[in-house]
Amino acid sequence: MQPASEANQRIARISAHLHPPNLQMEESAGLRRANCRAKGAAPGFKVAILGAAGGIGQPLALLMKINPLVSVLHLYDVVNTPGVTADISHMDTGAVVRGFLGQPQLEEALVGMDLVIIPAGVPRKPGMTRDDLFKINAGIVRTLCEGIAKSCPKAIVNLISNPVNSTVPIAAEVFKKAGTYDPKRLLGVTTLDVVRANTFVAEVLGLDPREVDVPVVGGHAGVTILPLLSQVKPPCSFTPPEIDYLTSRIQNGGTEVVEAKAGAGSATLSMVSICFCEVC
Ligand SMILES: NC(=O)C1=CN([C@@H]2O[C@H](COP(=O)(O)OP(=O)(O)OC[C@H]3O[C@@H](n4cnc5c(N)ncnc54)[C@H](O)[C@@H]3O)[C@@H](O)[C@H]2O)C=CC1
Ligand SMILES: O=C([O-])CC(=O)C(=O)O
Repeated sequence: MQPASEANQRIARISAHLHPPNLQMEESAGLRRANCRAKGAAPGFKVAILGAAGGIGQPLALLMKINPLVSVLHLYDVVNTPGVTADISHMDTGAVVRGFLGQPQLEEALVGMDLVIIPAGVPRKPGMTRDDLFKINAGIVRTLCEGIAKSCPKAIVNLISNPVNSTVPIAAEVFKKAGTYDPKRLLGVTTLDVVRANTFVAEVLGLDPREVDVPVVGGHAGVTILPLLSQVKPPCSFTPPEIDYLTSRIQNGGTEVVEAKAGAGSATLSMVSICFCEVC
């Protein structure tokens, strides 16, 4: 039998390990992490993900941690960043990972960032349109963008939160008010429409999707998603029924996933797959 004091000490050690007092570099038994030599000062981009604990945020964090261009990765959310940060930070790739939890840590999460990716907010459930998310997500995006204007006004901002057709103009207004607006640095992420268009057109043509390039213009909701089927590479033609099928499937790709997930959220993995492209 162990003496009670020894058992209590072990429990305290395990508990401290599971619930570190601070998410960032903190002390362990003999060596303070702050004294470790790795400071994340290697050359590379400093990237923050806001909404990092969510369905999109987590696999996105994984891909950013793998990306050799990223030297520092800040993970911010209002819940669960301790666990996600601990998990991702154990990957043996170059980027130094730090976690930030809740509004009081937003500023610290953003200072010095080159790129801020925002998948924060609620996703759709079956029967909802992206516009139904406006009330909640507009406020979230506004607050986060106010933080960006203050702490990293030169950062490139990738907005994923829906409705993208509305959250991008909201971000633009916040930045205009703060005097930091640069249209070249504010991007709504709609590449998933291109990814879907390439996949569905390749299916119809019997080609490898990697060989197909479908330009998609417009916005990121229903009829505002405009696949340019006359401009597909390699050059090809479609019958009227194929055009109707492809246009409808591309425009409703998000709804297809929302309905298939049956209340468990919207596209996450196909969404994050765009980080294999040049967007993030
Ligand atoms: N642009 C696009 O192509 C796509 C956009 N989306 C949109 O992305 C958003 C996120 O989707 P999921 O990751 O699946 O949702 P999710 O619910 O799994 O994750 C959202 C995360 O945001 C966090 N969050 C909520 N309020 C926050 C705040 N004030 N500050 C920071 N974080 C906050 C939540 O705690 C959660 O961890 C949704 O609005 C969804 O509609 C989804 C798929 C594709
Ligand atoms: O449809 C949704 O709600 C999520 C989204 O934007 C997409 O999958 O394209």
